[in-house]
Amino acid sequence: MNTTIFQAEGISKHYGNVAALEKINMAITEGDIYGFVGENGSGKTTLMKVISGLIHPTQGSITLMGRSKGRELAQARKQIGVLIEHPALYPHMNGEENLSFYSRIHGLSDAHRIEEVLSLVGLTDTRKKKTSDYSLGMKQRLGLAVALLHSPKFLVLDEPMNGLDPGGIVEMRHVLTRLVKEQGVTILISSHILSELQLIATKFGFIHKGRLIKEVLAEELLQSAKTEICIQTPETRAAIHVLENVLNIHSFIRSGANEIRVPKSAADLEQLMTVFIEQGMPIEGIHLSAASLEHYYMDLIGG
Ligand SMILES: Nc1ncnc2c1ncn2[C@@H]1O[C@H](COP(=O)(O)OP(=O)(O)OP(=O)(O)O)[C@@H](O)[C@H]1O
Repeated sequence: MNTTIFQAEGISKHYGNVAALEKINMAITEGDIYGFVGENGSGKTTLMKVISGLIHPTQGSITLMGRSKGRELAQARKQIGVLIEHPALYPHMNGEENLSFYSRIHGLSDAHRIEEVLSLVGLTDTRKKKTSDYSLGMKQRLGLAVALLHSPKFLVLDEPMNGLDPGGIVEMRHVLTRLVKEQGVTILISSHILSELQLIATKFGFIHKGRLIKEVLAEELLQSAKTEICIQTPETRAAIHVLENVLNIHSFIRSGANEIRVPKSAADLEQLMTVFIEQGMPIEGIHLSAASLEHYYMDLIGG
């Protein structure tokens, strides 16, 4: 049986009248990449702060690697790597010096580990550059390197793709999946880039107004009956115009520069093709595909 790395039981966090978290129960199993999905202000960061001990819950308890009490819980927290909001880096130091600094804080003496984490996040070549000259994406990657220094078993990552360019996002995806496969790390990750989250997560938790409203396994999402019609066209604006004004379909998303996805429940594939042909739309491809995380989420919270 898989080991539970993290468990929340009835976690609430209130700030005055604001219920940032309301009775959260959830479990993360060893080897999971748990994708945490929710709109701005839904409570993702707050739960991550509770896990890492930055704030205390108003109610409820957490268990980390089987430990839930006082000193034992504090010990278990030493096996977590955290990247929440912007990483705290010293701008006048270069990447390597920042890592040496955090290495000393963790009481680590293995200089080799600094080389390892630099290589893992792809910053070996820029390690001598001052971090004030780093791009946002490089800072995020260095923040991840700091979080990895002490070889944590559990990574808590709040929007790690923030500020990364498309290449950086792909690289981050590879780093994270490698960490899970090769080093057995378990990950809790939040991101607003749902298409990216869908590519890596093994399980999703949806949080809305402080409540965990749904958990679903990646394979359940794939098997979900909610298929979509995926339309590829170089003329997305014109296609959107046809969808809205000719077909009266409004529940679609643009899932790429040349791609639009329409829930199958909102349209008929044959009718769509007929109308697009009638309107002279240049359609490069049209097919059915599994529900996107974005649509699944929109359905859950009611649009
Ligand atoms: N220190 C605080 N004092 C008062 N309210 C707070 C505090 N921290 C968070 N909140 C409130 O708690 C709620 C949850 O915030 P949280 O930052 O956890 O959301 P989030 O899901 O991480 O959002 P985002 O995607 O924007 O990062 C919000 O209403 C926020 O305004």
